[in-house]
Amino acid sequence: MMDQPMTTLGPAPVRFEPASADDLPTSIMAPDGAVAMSTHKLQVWYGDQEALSPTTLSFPEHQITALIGASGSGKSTFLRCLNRMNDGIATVHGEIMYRDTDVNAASANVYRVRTHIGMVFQRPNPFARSIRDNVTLALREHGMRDRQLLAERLEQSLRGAALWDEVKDVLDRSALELSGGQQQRLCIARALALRPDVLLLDEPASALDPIATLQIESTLQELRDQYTIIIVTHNMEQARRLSDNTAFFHQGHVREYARTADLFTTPRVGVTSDYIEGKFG
Ligand SMILES: Nc1ncnc2c1ncn2[C@@H]1O[C@H](COP(=O)(O)OP(=O)(O)OP(=O)(O)O)[C@@H](O)[C@H]1O
Repeated sequence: MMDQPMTTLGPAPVRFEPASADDLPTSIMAPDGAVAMSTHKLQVWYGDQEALSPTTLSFPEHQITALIGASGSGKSTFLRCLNRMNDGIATVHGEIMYRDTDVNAASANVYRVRTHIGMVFQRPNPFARSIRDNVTLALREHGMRDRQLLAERLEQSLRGAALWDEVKDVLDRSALELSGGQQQRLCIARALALRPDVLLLDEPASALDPIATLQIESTLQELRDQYTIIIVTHNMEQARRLSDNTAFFHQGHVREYARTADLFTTPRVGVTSDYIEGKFG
């Protein structure tokens, strides 16, 4: 894992307080109590339109957390804040704690934040370059020159994304010749190359067929031991199959946050129950 400091400020404490509107748990702990990331009263506006009400959530280390909810409920807005992808687009207030550092602080080094907290988007977006370049470009930009090290990191990242066996003999072929599912796994490999701690995925399988979707899911299952994964999905079966925890977003609020098995079998809030029963969304 990369260990450079992200900010010149001293560490800020992680604090957990009840969400403003709900008395529901906002903190789910890993068995050893480790939390990879948390937000504290994270609030977002597009212009004068509030898209996310103050949201306090914590994400246990080495678990998969799904963010579900109807279209426009604020899931992507929340996710994109976690590695500062909303900079210049939205006004974001509140704390985003990662390793005792508030990555939402003005002093945080955004470039470095994104090496620790990687992102994979809805549509596969490989560069129009070779498979090799897609994975190694950012490493070279970070100053890695040693060919042997680059080759090792390339293989590790492609193995991590469960793509190595399919591409190891065609590494210099254009990434655009890969299937959609392979391109998305390449994008995961590209994110893994920087050795992040946290992987954010915004509906990574929504553009893929069912087989490619299952491959992405099994890849994420394999990655769970080493990474903390936060995934936005519209696919409730996917959330059930894949995730340890689920947060349900509704009209810019997190209305329920629970272990996935509990949320889907015994939701505590009526609107969650209506959503998972398909009554809206
Ligand atoms: N760049 C933007 N500019 C203005 N408003 C935006 C922008 N992005 C999102 N919004 C608005 O913020 C609200 C939350 O949108 P967001 O995309 O976070 O929802 P979502 O739950 O991820 O929806 P979907 O599942 O359709 O992606 C919506 O009302 C949306 O129209």
